[in-house]
Amino acid sequence: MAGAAIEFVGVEKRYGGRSALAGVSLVVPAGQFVALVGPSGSGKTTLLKTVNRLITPDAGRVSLDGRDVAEGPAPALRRRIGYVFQEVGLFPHLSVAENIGITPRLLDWSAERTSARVAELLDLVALPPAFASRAPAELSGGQRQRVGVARALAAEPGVLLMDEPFGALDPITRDSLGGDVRALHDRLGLTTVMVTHDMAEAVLLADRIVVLRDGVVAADGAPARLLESVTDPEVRALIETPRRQARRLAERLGDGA
Ligand SMILES: Nc1ncnc2c1ncn2[C@@H]1O[C@H](COP(=O)(O)OP(=O)(O)OP(=O)(O)O)[C@@H](O)[C@H]1O
Repeated sequence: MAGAAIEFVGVEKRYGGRSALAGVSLVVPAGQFVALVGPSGSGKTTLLKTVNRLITPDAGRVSLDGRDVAEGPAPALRRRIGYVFQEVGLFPHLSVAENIGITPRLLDWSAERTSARVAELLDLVALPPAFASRAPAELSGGQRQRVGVARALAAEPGVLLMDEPFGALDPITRDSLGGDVRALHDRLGLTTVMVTHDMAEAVLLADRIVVLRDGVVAADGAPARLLESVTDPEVRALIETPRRQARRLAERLGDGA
């Protein structure tokens, strides 16, 4: 399935007296890879979870391909949306193949179709076929995260939501998995929204970066043009982090190193 457009219109969410989202409006065209960045507590996870209805806004609307996500049963909506988060959440007592096959089984796919899909997905996330029978505890963190991505894509969703998917991984695994996920996004024509703390990761992977701060959009644009409309010094400092790091690295490593 091709990606689906996501639209947020005036989305608000309050917890007690505190506003987690204070009126977010964004249109994510089908096929775009968006990174959602911002300080801790700025509302990134809350916004992401309004798409698959894990959180219901107090005001405003979220729609997928023009249809309000509040319409119809939540399980049907969630089958159209892959969801990957930092802790992966694999079932420890199920094998890798059974974990990946959870949604196909819920959809009553035949055993043959499910096992063919599992094999295809293992290949897609670059895990050897023999991993199918392993338990999650027998995998590294990066391998478990690959299984998490395979599981999220099992029912061919058009949308992939990722919440700090690489946060717990070492830098080399993080880099290679990030590149692989971006390649999958392109190959499958997905619409992807990824929450990350890492501005450099956002610059490297995303078509567009949206910066949230105190529950509102503080900056929004292609990585190279993100600074253009931003005057707030703290938001500018956040956006400039990768440039500062690159300059410091170049200084410490010496030119041409
Ligand atoms: N279930 C909840 N009950 C009360 N407050 C909540 C709840 N979930 C989130 N919040 C608050 O809402 C605000 C936004 O939280 P959210 O998790 O969306 O931020 P975030 O940008 O994803 O943060 P982080 O980068 O630390 O994960 C925070 O102030 C948080 O404390």
